Amino acid sequence: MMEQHILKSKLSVVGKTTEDIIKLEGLHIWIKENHILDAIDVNIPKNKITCIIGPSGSGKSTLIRSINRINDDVDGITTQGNINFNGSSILTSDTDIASLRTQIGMVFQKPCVFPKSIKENVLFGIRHLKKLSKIEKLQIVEENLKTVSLWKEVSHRLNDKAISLSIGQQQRLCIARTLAVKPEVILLDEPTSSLDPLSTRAIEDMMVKLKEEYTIVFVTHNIQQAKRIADHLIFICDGKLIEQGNASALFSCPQNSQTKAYLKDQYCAC
Ligand SMILES: Nc1ncnc2c1ncn2[C@@H]1O[C@H](COP(=O)(O)OP(=O)(O)OP(=O)(O)O)[C@@H](O)[C@H]1O
Repeated sequence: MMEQHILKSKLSVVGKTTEDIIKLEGLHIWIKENHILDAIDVNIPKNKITCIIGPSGSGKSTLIRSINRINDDVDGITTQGNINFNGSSILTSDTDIASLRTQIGMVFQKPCVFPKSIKENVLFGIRHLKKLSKIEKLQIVEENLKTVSLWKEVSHRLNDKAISLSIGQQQRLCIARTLAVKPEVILLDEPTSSLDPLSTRAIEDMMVKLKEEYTIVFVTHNIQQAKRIADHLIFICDGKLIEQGNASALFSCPQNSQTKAYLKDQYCAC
């Protein structure tokens, strides 16, 4: 079977053997007649932060959104190739999309809180998955708000509307809501682009802690941010993979001239 020949490959990251939890193989995406991703082969190491960088319009969001099949909803999309998660293809017609999205959660560029209370926002995903007692609900709310360092700020106002929080707090709430479902992988598409530097650093620090338990895939425009947090780096340009590898090695010694130019000028000459 297709998925069985894709074995969990190993790659060496900073002297440690690391398992790839996700592999994209020859992934092509067209939206109507536009070829958006062209034969992308990348690996996502488990319990690491993978940053996807590249110029505007290069296909970063399309790539990250293919990993939990949110792209399926795009009008006129055609996908070819393979995406393996824990050794199984997720692009088959019998893939359980709801289950896939509980295992691979997503946080978007703009915080997307629901018009509900702070508490209900944390519980939004998990309450559809299992029946919870009142005590369990409170435990889940507290645990996940503590993980995103929001508990102290909101513990006295859990029934307030989530929209009353600052934008940075709302983004941390969205991350808490994603974590409450206990995914294995968290996809973040420019999660700090609308945040101030302090909130941005809070989220970066949180990601570095969270990678002990989760695999993190993070799209960013900000090269300095990728330098601060990435273990693994993927550089794409014009829908093509230009270079990927260990982040510190790639930052200090990029092999490809386009990567060198982009890292130097944040400008892609392709
Ligand atoms: N729903 C859509 N319909 C048509 N074209 C789309 C759609 N979504 C993305 N595209 C096109 O696909 C290409 C890649 O877009 P994508 O958003 O993946 O790039 P990106 O690297 O994330 O860009 P940015 O950094 O500006 O967010 C762009 O040319 C974009 O216009």
